[in-house]
Amino acid sequence: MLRISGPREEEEEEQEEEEEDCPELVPIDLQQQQPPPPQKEEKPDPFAKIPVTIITGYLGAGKTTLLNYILTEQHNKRIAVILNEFGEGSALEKSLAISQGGDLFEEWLELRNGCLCCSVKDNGLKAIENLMQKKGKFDYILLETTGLADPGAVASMFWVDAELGSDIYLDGIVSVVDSKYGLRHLTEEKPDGLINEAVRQVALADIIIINKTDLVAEEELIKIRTIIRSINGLGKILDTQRSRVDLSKVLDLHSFDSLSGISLQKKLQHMQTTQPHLDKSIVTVTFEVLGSTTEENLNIFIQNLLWEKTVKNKADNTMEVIRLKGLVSIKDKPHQVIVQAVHELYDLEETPVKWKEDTERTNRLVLIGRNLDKEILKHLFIDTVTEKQVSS
Ligand SMILES: Nc1nc2c(ncn2[C@@H]2O[C@H](COP(=O)(O)OP(=O)(O)OP(=O)(O)O)[C@@H](O)[C@H]2O)c(=O)[nH]1
Ligand SMILES: [Zn+2]
Repeated sequence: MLRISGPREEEEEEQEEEEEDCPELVPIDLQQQQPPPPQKEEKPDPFAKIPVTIITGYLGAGKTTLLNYILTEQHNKRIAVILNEFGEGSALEKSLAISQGGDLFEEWLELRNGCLCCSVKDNGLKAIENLMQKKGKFDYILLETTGLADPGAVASMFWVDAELGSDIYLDGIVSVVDSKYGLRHLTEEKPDGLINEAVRQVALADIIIINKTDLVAEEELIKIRTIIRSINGLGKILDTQRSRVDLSKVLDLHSFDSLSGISLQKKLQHMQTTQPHLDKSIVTVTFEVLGSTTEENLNIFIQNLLWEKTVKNKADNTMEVIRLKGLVSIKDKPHQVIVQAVHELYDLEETPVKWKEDTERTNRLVLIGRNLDKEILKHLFIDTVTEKQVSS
């Protein structure tokens, strides 16, 4: 998904001849979008190269929170944001992101081929360049990778592209780490000698943000800092809450400038970048159930899953949820509610978006984890909804 914030260019025709094998960026249908705040018009320098910052980090670490923070703080740059989500979850991702920061954006576009690091490497950039030709230049591009991505695969396409004389260059790689669960992610052993993706994300970073410091004591912070340092001896380490970071420390870093891509090449040589999604045991499940649930039933559904761990798949293995996102309808609440979980921590948040009187209410959930069975989860959710109508 690509979203662009900033002053609107004049309307341009939707259609343009497609290049073969090149993913196209297409607008997303926006139902809930608010009109954007007025912003001051600034003409970008047509010859300046456009910096790209890759934002990486494990599932639920705070990448989207960082994006939204940057977009809220930055008012003079025209920033394009690419959300490199993959799989079935993207429909919900859109509506969640819209609810969170919809009024900040002018335009939303989707990368049709889905995951950037899975699509042909340099064509991912071609899509951005094509878009810039259509819509005019941006001042900055932020690219959020999925929580399970190997950022090396995404970064390497910039190195390839640097040789091709692109308009875009990689400015830096920012990795967000969860204070509470980061240690677990970084020390987790993978079967068959697979490399832990959380470690790769930290290893490649120029800046490492230790986020959610409100959730841990100082001793735990020291532990996580030590392990991060042992993985990456050079990157700058920052502590944050809600990913609130001094923007001058994450943007315009020029991490790879002086050697025009060579240091990036060196960095990438240490990593094999062949497997974008390393852990095949982690799956994404998405479903939708019409109707409304009571808050109590919703809590029971979530707590059985995350706390009691009583929910099993057909092979009698406990379902392990690493990340949960949902847009749900709670009885007697006129507004849509977002549910977010990272491992066993979860919260419900009422959005400013009201359910429409004349349309049926619905619940959309995305779960990422191990041993997840869609049918079982969906049926459990149907049980929590008072009106038991189902849609697929
Ligand atoms: N307590 C606490 N929660 C936070 C903090 N930062 C973010 N969160 C919460 O953590 C959850 C995940 O945040 P996101 O920004 O969506 O994480 P993400 O890395 O984009 O997640 P994925 O894209 O699913 O991998 C949300 O519920 C946030 O509200 C923080 O500093 N403290
Ligand atoms: Zn995210």
